[in-house]
Amino acid sequence: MMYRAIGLMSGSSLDGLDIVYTELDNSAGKWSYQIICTDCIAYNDYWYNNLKNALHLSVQEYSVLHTAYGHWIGEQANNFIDTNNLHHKVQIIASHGHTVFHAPDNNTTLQIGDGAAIAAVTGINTVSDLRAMDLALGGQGAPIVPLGEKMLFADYGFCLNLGGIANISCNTGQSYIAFDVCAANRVLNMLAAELGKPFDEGGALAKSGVIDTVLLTQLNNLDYYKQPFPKSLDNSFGTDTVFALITKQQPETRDALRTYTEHIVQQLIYAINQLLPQADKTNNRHQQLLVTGGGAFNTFLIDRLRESLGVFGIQLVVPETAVVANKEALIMALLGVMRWREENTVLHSVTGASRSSIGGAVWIGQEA
Ligand SMILES: Nc1ncnc2c1ncn2[C@@H]1O[C@H](COP(=O)(O)OP(=O)(O)OP(=O)(O)O)[C@@H](O)[C@H]1O
Ligand SMILES: CC(=O)N[C@H]1[C@@H]2OC[C@@H](O2)[C@@H](O)[C@@H]1O[C@H](C)C(=O)O
Repeated sequence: MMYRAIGLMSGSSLDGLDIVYTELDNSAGKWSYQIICTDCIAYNDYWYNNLKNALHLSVQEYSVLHTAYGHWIGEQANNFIDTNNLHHKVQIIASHGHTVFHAPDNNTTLQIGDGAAIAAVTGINTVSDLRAMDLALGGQGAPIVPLGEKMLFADYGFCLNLGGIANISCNTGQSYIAFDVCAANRVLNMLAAELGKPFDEGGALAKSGVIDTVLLTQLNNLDYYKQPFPKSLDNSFGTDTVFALITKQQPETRDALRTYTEHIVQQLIYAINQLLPQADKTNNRHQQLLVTGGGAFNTFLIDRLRESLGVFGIQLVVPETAVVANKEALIMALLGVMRWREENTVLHSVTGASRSSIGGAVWIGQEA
């Protein structure tokens, strides 16, 4: 059976809304995908500031923004459908929304962007709130992408996404284990902003700095890294805890970028060390690590990571750009399809929930 789906993802870097139209096929007994077209709608100042500050709104203001942002997402989906001639093709939309608050210790998470509004604006059945059921079952509600990695990227022993937050998954053969490793691009971007840049192109600024060993040790000593997985991060870890620590030390910005890049690499190696004993060693897939997310374009970070992975005999694979930039949105589309089929969307082996679950609210877009 072939499913034609749109996946919509607003990641923690707040760079924009990623849109993917994909054709997902399970007729050969396993899932395969084709990415037909993609877009990233960059946030203007209005959406950037509103989404960034949404946590501090009153309940009334939040509710208005939730609806308005849902309508805006629906309009972006309609424009995308127009531009790419997808009329009467798209069967389902899955929208992650934008994470405003994530507190798994209190069994709660909050993604803004009303799924009902998206269904109303597009007239297409829409799945939203993909994390809620897992949290209700005592899980972290994140990462949820590993189910898609199991369906679409099982040839890789490890999948790493270098987004605003870096997260890694490991194929154990039977199932998946995964967790958020550390804040990544969001912190690098905050540092690059000190030099008037949206991000550190290719990691060139970081490359020109020197490592501040005192700061590096302080970063590596943060409590989160000592916690066992399952575990996941709220954005505030990067913006408040990590950034506050860096600011206190007052390094020169290039040195801070260099130090933080090294910190990301060291935490990724530490994470791989933790996961490796459970990795599936058949077919040598534990020696293949797929890297996606905007950080895969940071050549300095990738070079440092590749060097460090050499010790483990692990090969770092950067796939085609469409996958690097859109894997999360692609997998949201798949999760929407799985929800529609009433099949699991979240793996409890990853999140620690009492069971795997069929997550997501379904909003019927068509008239009865
Ligand atoms: N050429 C480049 N050089 C360096 N960094 C880059 C480059 N291109 C993109 N990036 C980084 O990638 C970021 C975007 O990454 P991405 O879209 O994967 O994050 P996200 O999806 O918002 O995050 P998350 O996966 O945590 O939700 C940019 O903000 C920038 O920091
Ligand atoms: C709560 C939340 O939105 N978490 C995001 C965030 O961004 C990256 C990382 O932290 C990951 O755990 C998750 O997103 C991806 C899509 C996931 O759930 O797999």
